[in-house]
Amino acid sequence: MEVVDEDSPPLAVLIGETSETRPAESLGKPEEYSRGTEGGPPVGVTVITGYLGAGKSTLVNYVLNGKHGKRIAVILNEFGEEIGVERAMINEGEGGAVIEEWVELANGCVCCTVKHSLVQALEELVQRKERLDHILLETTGLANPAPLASILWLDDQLESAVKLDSIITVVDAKNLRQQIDEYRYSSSFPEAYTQIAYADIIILNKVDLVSPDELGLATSHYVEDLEKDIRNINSLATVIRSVRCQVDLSKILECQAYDASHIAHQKALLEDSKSLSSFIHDYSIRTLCICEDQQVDLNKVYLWLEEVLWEKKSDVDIYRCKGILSVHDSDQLHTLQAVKELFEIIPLRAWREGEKKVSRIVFIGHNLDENTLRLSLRACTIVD
Ligand SMILES: Nc1nc2c(ncn2[C@@H]2O[C@H](COP(=O)(O)OP(=O)(O)OP(=O)(O)O)[C@@H](O)[C@H]2O)c(=O)[nH]1
Repeated sequence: MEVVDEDSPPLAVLIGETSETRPAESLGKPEEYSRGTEGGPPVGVTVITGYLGAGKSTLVNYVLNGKHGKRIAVILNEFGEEIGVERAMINEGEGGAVIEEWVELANGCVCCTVKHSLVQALEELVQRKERLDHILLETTGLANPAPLASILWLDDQLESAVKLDSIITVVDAKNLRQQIDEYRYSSSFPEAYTQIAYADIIILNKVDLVSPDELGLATSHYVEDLEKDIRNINSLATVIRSVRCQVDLSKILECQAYDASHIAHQKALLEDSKSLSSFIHDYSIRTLCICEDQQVDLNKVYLWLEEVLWEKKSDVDIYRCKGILSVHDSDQLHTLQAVKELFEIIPLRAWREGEKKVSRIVFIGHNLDENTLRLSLRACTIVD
């Protein structure tokens, strides 16, 4: 691995191949980042993912040219031959964002071969400058965001220089229907599904290109139907429609989607009436929600999560999980979240007066079986 010298901006970081994979572990033991010499709060990293041509670079351009006054660094991950092309296509902002550094990661997909260089590039970015407000990481169109989230999602208590702010997936409204229809009843699925499943924010882009389909649906209905399809895969993400990724920047930067307090505010976890699992289930990747009125034993929950997240029995693969827990012998509302094998449970705050003490967990994953998950959560409850 070679890294640029100290005095010049790291225009390129060349990466050697590594087959190393991160072992399954709880969030208590992530790779540590050292805090920059200037200290200060960690710099938020927004991962931008999306299928080929969906509009990722358009979004980066839009953010860089926005009037938010933030100093933004961009990390591009493209395969070798595209390097330089991507850079040329991105139009650095005028009077809006200040691009502090530009790092391109070559020779591999960021999700599998370059993660150690990514960590190093991030550390350098944060340490080299006094003030950097945000980092955008644009991934190659084929990237699966899961390993990235594992690298970037860090425990609040650690002295971290960077922090995953959110995963944004840009979706092409013109082509998504075809992808969904093609894979609806199939056991396989494209990267586009995985990217939707991991997203905290989904930008449904290119709505200007959507025309009424052969069935005569009005365009607005067509887009509504697309949104429903997206929500069937991932009911927790915020979906924003756009043309050329022109979105309200306050909705996509500084989201803190991985903070425990954010989870506790998610409507889906607090609403009693609506069950996410009432959606039509014709997808291999979907969202479901399970609830339990009895208090749970925290130790049992840890063991249970290790089993379901790490062992992947019966081809069940949980990508993302968020929940609130009512824990035995505690007056605290606990939040739970997981990204692939990593998970954390945090006591967030005291239960409020009149608040219904329940445990409610939303899973996004592949081959999820509601009954099995519900029964296994029930097995974590305290039996009198
Ligand atoms: N009509 C229309 N075109 C768009 C919109 N958003 C992006 N485009 C165009 O779509 C093409 C692809 O956009 P990019 O931003 O390069 O997409 P990308 O996801 O970065 O593409 P890759 O890096 O190749 O995966 C460009 O020609 C954009 O100008 C939109 O909302 N409407």
